[in-house]
Amino acid sequence: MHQPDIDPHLPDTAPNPMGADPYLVNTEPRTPDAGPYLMGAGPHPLGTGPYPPDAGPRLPDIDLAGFLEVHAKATAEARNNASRTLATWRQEIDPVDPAGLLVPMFARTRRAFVWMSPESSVIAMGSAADFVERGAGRFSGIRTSWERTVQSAVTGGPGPRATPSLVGGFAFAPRPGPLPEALMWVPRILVARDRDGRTTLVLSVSVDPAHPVQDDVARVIAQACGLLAAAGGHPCPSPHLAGTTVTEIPPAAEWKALVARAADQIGRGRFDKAVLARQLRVSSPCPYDVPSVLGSLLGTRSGTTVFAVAADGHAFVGATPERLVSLHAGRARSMSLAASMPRGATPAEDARLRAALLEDDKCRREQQVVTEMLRHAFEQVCREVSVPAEPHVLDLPNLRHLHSRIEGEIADPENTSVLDLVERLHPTPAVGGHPRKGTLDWIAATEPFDRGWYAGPVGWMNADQEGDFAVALRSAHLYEGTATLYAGCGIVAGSDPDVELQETRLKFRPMLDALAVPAYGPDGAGTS
Ligand SMILES: C=C(O[C@@H]1C=C(C(=O)O)C=C[C@H]1O)C(=O)O
Repeated sequence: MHQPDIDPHLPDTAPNPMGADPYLVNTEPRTPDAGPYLMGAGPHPLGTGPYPPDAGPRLPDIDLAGFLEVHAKATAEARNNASRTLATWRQEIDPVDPAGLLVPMFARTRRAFVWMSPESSVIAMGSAADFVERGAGRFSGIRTSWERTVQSAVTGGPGPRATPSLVGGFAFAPRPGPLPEALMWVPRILVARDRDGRTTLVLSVSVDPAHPVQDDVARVIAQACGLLAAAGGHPCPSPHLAGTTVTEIPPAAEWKALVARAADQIGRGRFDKAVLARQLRVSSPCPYDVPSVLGSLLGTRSGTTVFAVAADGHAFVGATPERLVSLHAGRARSMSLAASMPRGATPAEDARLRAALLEDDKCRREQQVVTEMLRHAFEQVCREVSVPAEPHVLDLPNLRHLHSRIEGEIADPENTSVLDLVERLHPTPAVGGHPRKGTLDWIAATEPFDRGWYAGPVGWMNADQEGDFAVALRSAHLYEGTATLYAGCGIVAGSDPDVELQETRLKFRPMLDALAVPAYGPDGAGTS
């Protein structure tokens, strides 16, 4: 197990006289009405439950003696193995609105993970153990480290074992960037909420065999209670700031020339499909506030998974419609998502565009390439694979895609980790190309930037190696006052550069709205 290498101070080897986790800049509970971000509390479309923001939270009663016993066993285990060992406590708690945890969490920590999908939410703060890997073996490297960690970990408490306990993600390609190429970690405090509102708190501390710090148990409980006590309203949207600038990388005309080049290569039979992306670099006079950006996405992007991976001042955030893969109870699910069409301004126009998407031969080919790749990959590891005969339409607020659900029963569930599936599937031709090898090299040589974590896998997993990973689309990397946004389009034979450029503008718009960036460019290019 690696220690968090983002911050050189270890949470439990260098006890702080103030009793504060080095990731936690402020452990004072905040009252729900104290924050500058808070606007009226109220239900948000994703994952809101019966938690009454005005009534004050009922804090969980955590069995300190039980957790201390877990810590003592983990200390013995750590000494036996002469290596760091996790002590983890899980218990169900009263439902809490996950969106209400965003402001207090980001006020307290530089390390955070957010996952809010229509099925589940995970809000996680601080790190008890980091797994950082590089290169082509990054998926299997994290899988091996996590397995080893789970084997020696000592766990207690009445909560379910299948609760998420490892969070993070991967860059699109194994190349160095501002965030590590692969970063997953065991949060100190994790609040997971399932579709039925069942909420579980998971607390983890890492025990150093040379310096076990028993007090860390009471400290992490106090920090968790502080976070839950401060749960409040939703974050305010980002304000629009004069002086904000938008730069297109590459400029629109150059990007269209690249699309034409891709279409030309496809015409010559070099490959069938390649996804070309472009960047917008938005510079604001003030640093971006991550909860504000997430709050806007939550309020407007129904049907998507809103996510954030924040480490060391960097945050990678987005609202993606695309699931890479989930594995639960031995069943794997993925989705073939490709081809785009705008929503109509009137119901009649909307219905016409929907029918046009389903009937368009180019769109069908574009999605079929993804479906066939996923079917083939599932057949390698599943006993039976189900793929619908016809694609469906996935409607998002400002655009829509073709999609098909792919499902299968894993043939060897005992020995299959969700990370094995991530490694097999990433990148699908929805974000890479077909055939994979040739197109990835061509994309890397053609796009004038590195993709970073855009279109990479982001998600969580549990101690049974099951979990859920999304494809990090409709996303941005935030660092201080700079936001780097990404959007791409699948290019096939017959793709029109003007139409593709327009499509990227639609894909950028939700994030631009979340950053309060109105129309930009000489032709008002950013307008929805
Ligand atoms: C590449 C992106 O989206 C992917 C590409 C699509 C397309 O080519 O039409 C549609 C959905 C996604 O699979 C993106 O949003 O950046």
